[in-house]
Amino acid sequence: MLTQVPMPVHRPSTNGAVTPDVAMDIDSKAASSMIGDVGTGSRLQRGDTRTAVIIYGPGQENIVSIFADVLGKPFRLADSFQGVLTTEQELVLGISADSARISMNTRDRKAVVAINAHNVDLGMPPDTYLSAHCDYEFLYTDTRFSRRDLARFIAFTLGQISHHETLMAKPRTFFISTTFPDVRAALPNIELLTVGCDAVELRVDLLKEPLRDGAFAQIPSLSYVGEQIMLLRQRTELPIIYTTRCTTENGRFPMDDPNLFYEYLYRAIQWGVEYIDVEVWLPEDIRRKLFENRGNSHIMSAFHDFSGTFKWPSAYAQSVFVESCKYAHIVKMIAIINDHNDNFELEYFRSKMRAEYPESPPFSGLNMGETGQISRTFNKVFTPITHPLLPIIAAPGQMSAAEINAALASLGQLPKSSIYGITTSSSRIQVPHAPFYEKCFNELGLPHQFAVVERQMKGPLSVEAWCNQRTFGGASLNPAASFTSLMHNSIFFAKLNNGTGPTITEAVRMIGMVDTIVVQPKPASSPGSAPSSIPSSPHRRSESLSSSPNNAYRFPASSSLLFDNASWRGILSTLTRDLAPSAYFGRTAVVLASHADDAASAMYALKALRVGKVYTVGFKTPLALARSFKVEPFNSLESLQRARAMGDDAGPFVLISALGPEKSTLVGMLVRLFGGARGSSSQIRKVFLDLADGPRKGDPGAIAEQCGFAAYGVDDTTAFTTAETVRLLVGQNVPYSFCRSPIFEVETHTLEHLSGRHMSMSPA
Ligand SMILES: O=C1C[C@@](O)(C(=O)O)C[C@@H](O)[C@@H]1O
Repeated sequence: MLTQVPMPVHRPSTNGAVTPDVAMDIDSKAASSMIGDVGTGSRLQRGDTRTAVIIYGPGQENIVSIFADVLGKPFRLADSFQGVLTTEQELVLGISADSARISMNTRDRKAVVAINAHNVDLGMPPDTYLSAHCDYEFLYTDTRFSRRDLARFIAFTLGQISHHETLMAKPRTFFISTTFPDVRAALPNIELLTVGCDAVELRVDLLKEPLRDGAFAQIPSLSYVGEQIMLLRQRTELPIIYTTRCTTENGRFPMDDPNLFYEYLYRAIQWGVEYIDVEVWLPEDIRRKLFENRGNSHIMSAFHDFSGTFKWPSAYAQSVFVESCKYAHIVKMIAIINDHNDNFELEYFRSKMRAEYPESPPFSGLNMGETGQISRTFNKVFTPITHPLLPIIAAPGQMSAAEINAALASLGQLPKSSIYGITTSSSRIQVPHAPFYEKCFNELGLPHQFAVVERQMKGPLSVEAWCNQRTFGGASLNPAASFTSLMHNSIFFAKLNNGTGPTITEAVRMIGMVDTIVVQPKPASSPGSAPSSIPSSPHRRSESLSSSPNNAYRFPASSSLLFDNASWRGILSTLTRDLAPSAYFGRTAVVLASHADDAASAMYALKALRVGKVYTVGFKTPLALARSFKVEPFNSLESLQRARAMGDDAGPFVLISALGPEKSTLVGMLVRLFGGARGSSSQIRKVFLDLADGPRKGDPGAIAEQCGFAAYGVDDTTAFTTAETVRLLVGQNVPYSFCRSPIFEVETHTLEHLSGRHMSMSPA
């Protein structure tokens, strides 16, 4: 029988070949300065600082330069692993597969991380020796999707990003259990399928690999699975959960050889899959080995009981929990139940485990079948969901995100609220987009309403008036408002939190600009939380957006507000879409803006990326941000020439313009100037981001591309910012591509125009 065990000690992660103490050399200074959330909300770290050696196939040298580009480093081809030292770190090295096969085992694992890059178009599987002995394996195709996949793969495997902590801090997380025999069938609908999801599960055991004779393989080969993972990852930015569910737990993976599980699961670690589902029945040495060799992947321990006799209050249930904790970052326990009461027993189990094992990993506990469905609304950690577009549900009783949210709404757990896009008369054609939000709410089964409204400085149409409503559910401000202007003369904001004012994030403190207002429960510890107006009640929160003014409808005293800034995250995500965060580390940037407020979000994003120096043009850097890096204003032609003459290390690597479209000629000139900079090598591709919105003369982005920059525009940052805003306002994840889809761009403008969506209504 299972016995009481200590909770796992989370040591530095390694993967196979790497010795524990050097494995993921996470710089402690870096770890403590993790401030950024990238993309789906992952944190930035310095990560593994060993030299990346890319093993390339015949005629595939090009992949080495792409790795180097993603890492923002130059590259060199080498003959062998022998003699590769830590001093090479500033280079990416390439070694041909033939040479690597000979010298692989001689590599100094403290100095080198070996990545086997295999072009799937050349045939599968990759060289089996190299697959087995490399640290990581990157499978790619010659498509445009590969680059983004590579950026994510390398940032994750080198320990620069991690989604886990951010996901676990979310009040609720969902993952979709895809049940396709071939993920290709999911790809056309991947955006819709993943709205509201925090991760995507690939049920490896449900994949059906076609054989030449028309039959299907009993279990899909690693080669088939690798390709499926690659295809999925090329099309979603969400973390992947890799599951080989066994036959007695409603899966198809055979149980006679536990080593087969090790082989498949360890390979997923090498592929850089974020979450690895490890069943708790597997022999302990296999679970331990996987945990020790997990690289940067997180382990989800899984237990399913289909006997129909499982009891949550039993000693057995507790012992399973304790055993699961040994080698896991998340513990999942799921059982078939017969009695509705078992749902309440599960809730008791959940709180008992939290109380008795406070250090235990987050717990995902569910009951299966129709009787257990309510537990899927109670569970908050990685609740598995299905979608009407999936061929089958992955487990009895599974619900979609919309069904779960609808159930929560009917239980009073998700009160209907009014969410606003607060704009100004001068920014009518910009975001936010009411039909887009409505589409999100529909897809997600959220009861909220969204309206675009205009703000005025004071009076009944001021930001505070829109917020001071009983049904207020949050707002996106476009353009952003300065924190000082919002607080100026606002009795409502000043009185929040018993007179301490709204909570502000570090981003707002540094940037000074607020673009998102989030409703939060008032912290329990706040003194004197007696309501000063009628408290929020689920039944009372159902009035429509056009409720008439009435004091009784004022903002509930049990709630509070958080002022946040989503734009800087939009900028950060854009800058790291095709590049690893480390590409920016210690580098130099140029920021152009006509006012510090316009530049601040970009400056904060550069701080998160730990850029070393910023040249500024057209504004004075606020003191709070100026302390983050060296700042030098370009105030003369000489200073500009000096910067231009620098070599790769010190010369500008990234240019961000927050100037308006009317200044595009000037921006184009500067881009040209730095594009052809004297000291720069042709191997390092620089980055240009143009935040200007609206019609302009000349296109600095096109000029930048001609000059060899990777160029991004405001559409990219807007899509990422919108995804971030939805996440902040309603706690749900929407894919970047969903925010960039034509519906978002075309339909919204048309509909806004046709329906006069820019309402001139007044707050209740
Ligand atoms: O572990 C789980 C949970 C699940 O079994 C469910 O009950 O929803 C569905 C599986 O795909 C997943 O791996």
